[in-house]
Amino acid sequence: MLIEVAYPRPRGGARRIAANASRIAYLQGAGGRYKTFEILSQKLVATRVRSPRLDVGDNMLVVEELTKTFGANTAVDRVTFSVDGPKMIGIIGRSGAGKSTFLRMMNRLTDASSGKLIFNGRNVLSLKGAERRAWQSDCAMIFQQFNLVPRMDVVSNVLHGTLGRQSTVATMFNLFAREDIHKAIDILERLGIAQHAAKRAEALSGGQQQRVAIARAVMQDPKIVLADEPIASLDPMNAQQVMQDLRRIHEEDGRMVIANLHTLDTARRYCDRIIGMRDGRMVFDGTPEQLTTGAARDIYGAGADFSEATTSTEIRSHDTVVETEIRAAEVRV
Ligand SMILES: Nc1ncnc2c1ncn2[C@@H]1O[C@H](COP(=O)(O)OP(=O)(O)OP(=O)(O)O)[C@@H](O)[C@H]1O
Repeated sequence: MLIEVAYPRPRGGARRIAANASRIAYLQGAGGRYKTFEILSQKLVATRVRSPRLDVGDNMLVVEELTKTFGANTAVDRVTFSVDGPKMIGIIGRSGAGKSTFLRMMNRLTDASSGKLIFNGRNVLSLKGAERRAWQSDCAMIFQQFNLVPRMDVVSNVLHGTLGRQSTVATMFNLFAREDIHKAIDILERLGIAQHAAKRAEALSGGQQQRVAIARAVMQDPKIVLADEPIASLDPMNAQQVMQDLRRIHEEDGRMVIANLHTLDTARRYCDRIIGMRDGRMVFDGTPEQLTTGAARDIYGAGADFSEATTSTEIRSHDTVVETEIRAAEVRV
């Protein structure tokens, strides 16, 4: 069944259709004057295709002496590590440790001063033009402030994940292939937010917007997802949901996820491996079990009164919080 809705839509009409639809296909009419919502049968929902899991051997990252200087300031100092296969990696460290600069060098938003970044045998730091853009598409970025287009609806925001491989004309007129539209809806369904498909991004909560940003990243079909403080602006409940989504796209699709995180418990809970940075240097590289309070104290350059409770996003009972604070106070005494 096809339903055409005038655009701009009449007082939430499209929203009502979206809310009632079992599944919505979303089409952009000529000149953007009409948007069409196609309500498909339950049968089609059941035959929805999952994106294929990437080949594990296809994800080998080697970072060699990677360095970035800003004048006299060395923001990232000879960082060296390798990752064999698609892991979920958390990068922790205090403000100014070089975490964002590292991620920005990875997807070539910032040029490195020296060093190598080799992915599947290719030094991505030397890529230029179309090859560089292709790498940026393989390496999706998620930001603390979501970076959605606020007045644009959710599906169009997700479809923007395809812009790297669209023609200029298609990009100018916001024209998207029908299969891409279906794929965008599939991704939203998979993340459990398809009911918001027709809403403007600005109408969603912070947590929902970040999940749309994750959907947009998945739309790019990247090998690596880089997340720069993805939960720093969210309350604990939404933070957990966003971390679960990142873990899912890592586990189910086989994508490597590298996330800058400001809370230790989140890094321990969701990551396979944790890298600690301090003053641009990599000072820790280990498993969640190896990240003891002592190790964390070294990474943060904190004294004996360092309390993990201050970096926690866990949803805990009042008693647990009080108990942790008492223990922290005992350490101080
Ligand atoms: N564009 C820039 N120009 C000059 N200095 C910069 C620039 N970007 C970052 N820096 C400096 O590089 C260092 C590392 O900054 P970066 O943002 O990477 O740290 P961070 O660990 O991500 O911190 P935060 O968690 O606060 O974002 C800091 O001293 C910062 O001032």
